[in-house]
Amino acid sequence: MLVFPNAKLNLGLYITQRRPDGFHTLESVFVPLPWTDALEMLPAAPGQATSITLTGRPIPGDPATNLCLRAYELLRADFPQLPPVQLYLHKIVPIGAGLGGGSADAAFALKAANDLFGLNLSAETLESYARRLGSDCAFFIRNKPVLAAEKGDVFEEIELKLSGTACVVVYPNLHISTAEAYGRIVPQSPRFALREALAKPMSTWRETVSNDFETALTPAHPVLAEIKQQLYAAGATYASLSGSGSAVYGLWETGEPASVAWPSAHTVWQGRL
Ligand SMILES: C[C@](O)(CO)[C@H](O)COP(=O)(O)OP(=O)(O)OC[C@H]1O[C@@H](n2ccc(N)nc2=O)[C@H](O)[C@@H]1O
Ligand SMILES: Nc1ncnc2c1ncn2[C@@H]1O[C@H](COP(=O)(O)OP(=O)(O)OP(=O)(O)O)[C@@H](O)[C@H]1O
Repeated sequence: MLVFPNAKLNLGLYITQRRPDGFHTLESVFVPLPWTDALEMLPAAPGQATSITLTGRPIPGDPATNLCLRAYELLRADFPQLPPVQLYLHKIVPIGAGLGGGSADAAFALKAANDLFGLNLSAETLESYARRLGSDCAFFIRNKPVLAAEKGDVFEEIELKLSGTACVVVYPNLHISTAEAYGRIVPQSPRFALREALAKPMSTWRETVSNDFETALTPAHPVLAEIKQQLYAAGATYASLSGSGSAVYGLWETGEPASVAWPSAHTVWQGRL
């Protein structure tokens, strides 16, 4: 079975509290971004154990700890009938980018196992497995725009008219660890109610929709502000850091992005939501 785990963007991100478990309570809107990895899951050859083959963008760390393997083993602990599998992950989405790429791989591994081996688990059950793998993972089970609360894993539906919106995402080849980014945050109440702010025209978002990580990370990483400024210069209606960075995106309510000569070290994705 071949699946294409996609990235996500955060529209607004407010970190509102530090929790007793060390995690943070947040408020953010997550939207799927059609920038994808490719993940194949096949039953392993007879006598072979579960394994993963990695190609594409290098993933830091031991392949044995890859989130796809961890997702499969988590299910297998509860469903011993699941056979060993061979996984192939071709990594394209940048890592440490705030795009949720690793979380998407894990969620899509859960969905692939469910479909390939006919487990018939509901989206709700798959979400509860996903939550155990990472805060961002649960979003990728249903993979639709949501208003996220708590650790970023409890959702309310939200209507957004973003389909077809032109989008540019720029990753400045800077790995920002999620844990380190949270370490720089002083939680505070949202300045604007996100649902209401996003219901207004995109041209107003620049004044009302912000990401707390952007303020916290920009002093140490001025490149983030430079990219945002270049996206606005290229005509973006709205631009922001995604998640805990370092990817910065621009959205065009109408028209097309003007071309920008980005440094060759940057990875740039351009398409439509
Ligand atoms: C920044 C976001 O991408 C916004 O969508 C997410 O909150 C990050 O979620 P994630 O990458 O799935 O993060 P996890 O793998 O669950 O946690 C990594 C680390 O980030 C911090 N963390 C994460 C989520 C959260 N709500 N509060 C936190 O403080 C914790 O230090 C945790 O050890
Ligand atoms: N399939 C995977 N893809 C990416 N990273 C993975 C994967 N499996 C395990 N990891 C580990 O997760 C770390 C990346 O986590 P990190 O939270 O920084 O970035 P991310 O998953 O790209 O998403 P985000 O930046 O949105 O949090 C990598 O350094 C790597 O060690």
